Amino acid sequence: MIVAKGLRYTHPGTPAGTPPALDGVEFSVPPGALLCLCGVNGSGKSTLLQLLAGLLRAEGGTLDVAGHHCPGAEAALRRHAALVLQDADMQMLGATVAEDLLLTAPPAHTPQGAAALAAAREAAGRFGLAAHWDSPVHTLSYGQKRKLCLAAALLAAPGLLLLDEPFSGLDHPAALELRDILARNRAAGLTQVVSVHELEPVVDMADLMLVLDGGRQVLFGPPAAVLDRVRAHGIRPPCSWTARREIVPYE
Ligand SMILES: Nc1ncnc2c1ncn2[C@@H]1O[C@H](COP(=O)(O)OP(=O)(O)OP(=O)(O)O)[C@@H](O)[C@H]1O
Repeated sequence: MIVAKGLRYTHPGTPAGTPPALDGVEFSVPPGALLCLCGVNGSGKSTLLQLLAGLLRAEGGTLDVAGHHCPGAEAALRRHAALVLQDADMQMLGATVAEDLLLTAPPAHTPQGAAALAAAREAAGRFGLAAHWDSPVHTLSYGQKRKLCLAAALLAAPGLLLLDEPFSGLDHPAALELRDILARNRAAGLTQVVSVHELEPVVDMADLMLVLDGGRQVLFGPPAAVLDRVRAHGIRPPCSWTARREIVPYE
């Protein structure tokens, strides 16, 4: 369960007189739900994801994620949540796919290390990276790098998965694969927050939508309850909604 109350955050170095990056953000998400977070560039999506990941500490308000009360429990929240950044190059730390997937694994000669290696190999296979196991990460394609980051995040078995613009730059087959992964996570009961500019690839899977505009929360609720009002905040409603006020499956 995520419960945010009156969240406010200003990035260090923000010029005086500039509004906070986030202000008055207040929502709750039940366990296992998928929250679609949207807003135009600079609306505060990444800032909110960083608060939810425990990477930033709110300057106002409170955030409770699965019993981790913030401000205060950011370190525990960092262990609970996994954030997959928009820019995979900022996230990959291993020199090769194998190294990246085994960064936090116990030594290979221990039983735990052997189990971690098996899990990493299984994840590489599931994410279409088996053939790239020993490839240097810089040789991966854009989509493969993003899959590697997602695979590494899921290997940590997070209680909350945060994805920053996961669909941007993906071709159609890769977007379908990502949807499949989101659906499997959902079936497994994982709580997910997915930020997007374009609603189309995720809105049919979303339980809730949160729209930010200029750092303020302007809309929150089930998609059908908010889609009539998203255009005023720079978000294009799905075509099926514009045509028939319906949310249809993506494929
Ligand atoms: N590290 C930072 N230092 C100073 N200001 C920042 C920092 N990160 C973000 N901001 C500012 O905070 C505001 C919200 O930015 P944020 O990145 O959260 O928006 P966003 O909705 O994720 O944007 P985008 O869709 O472009 O990724 C913007 O005005 C941005 O300039």
